[in-house]
Amino acid sequence: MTEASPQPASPTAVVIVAAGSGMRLGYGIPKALVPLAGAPLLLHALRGAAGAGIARQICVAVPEDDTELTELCRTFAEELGELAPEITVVPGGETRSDSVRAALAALAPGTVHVLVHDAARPLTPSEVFHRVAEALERGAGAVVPAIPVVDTIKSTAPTEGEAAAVAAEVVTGTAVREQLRAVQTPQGFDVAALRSAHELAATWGPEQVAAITDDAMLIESIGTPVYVVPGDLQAFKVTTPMDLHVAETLVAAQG
Ligand SMILES: Nc1ccn([C@@H]2O[C@H](COP(=O)(O)OP(=O)(O)OP(=O)(O)O)[C@@H](O)[C@H]2O)c(=O)n1
Ligand SMILES: C[C@](O)(CO)[C@H](O)COP(=O)(O)O
Repeated sequence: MTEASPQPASPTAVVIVAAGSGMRLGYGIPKALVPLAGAPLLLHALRGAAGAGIARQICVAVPEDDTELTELCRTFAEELGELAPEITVVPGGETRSDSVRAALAALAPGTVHVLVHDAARPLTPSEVFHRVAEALERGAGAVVPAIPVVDTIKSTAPTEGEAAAVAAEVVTGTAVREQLRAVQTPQGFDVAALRSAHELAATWGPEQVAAITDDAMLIESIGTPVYVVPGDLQAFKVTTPMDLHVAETLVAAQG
């Protein structure tokens, strides 16, 4: 594949998880509906995923009681027309992992590769989709886009006893920054491997489940190597109001 977006040889789907509530953004509506430059975040993510030209199907997980995001997907599918990827909508779950699992169950039979993407990363360039899809085509069972970490990362623990009067937390260690990466989406997988990993996670206890923050973690737990390709600063996740402000500024600057 080149950067000019041809379809991969293996049947490939994109899952967009858009069922989160956006508590940290604080808009009081599902985050995927929050406008960026006049269009909901999900519409930006759909345009990015479809524009990359790699997917035969795009499966979107929306909040269970949603009608607006479902309608948005339906209108988008109509605009794309018949030759474009099939757009499927499923009700998401309580956690991001639950939403991914619901979408995996709705992939067309014969799908070999899946790229799992956050609706909350609306400005992800096509090139990132291409790099992930290409690594899958080259034989990776799992691949994540990532960028180097710029801050020093430390682990901490709550303070106890007299130390608690000084501050709430104390440093317990410093990670080697050169080895650290900030991992983005879309994350790419062999569909069968990701399904197995999710099935295993369904047997885990609540503490382990609560610690799952991405799909690659599940794949790591079954011992499959997770490969890394370059991410992009513009693939950042809109989590807080400041992120949305940055996204608005970037879109405005791009005209
Ligand atoms: N039950 C959930 C939770 C999250 N997501 C999706 O996973 C992505 C990353 O999650 P995050 O940025 O944390 O979104 P929210 O869960 O909406 O945010 P918050 O944690 O602030 O409520 C988002 O596209 C979100 O819609 C999802 O599909 N289903
Ligand atoms: C999947 C993810 O975007 C990779 O960086 C991230 O872990 C999602 O975390 P969130 O807390 O659900 O936003």
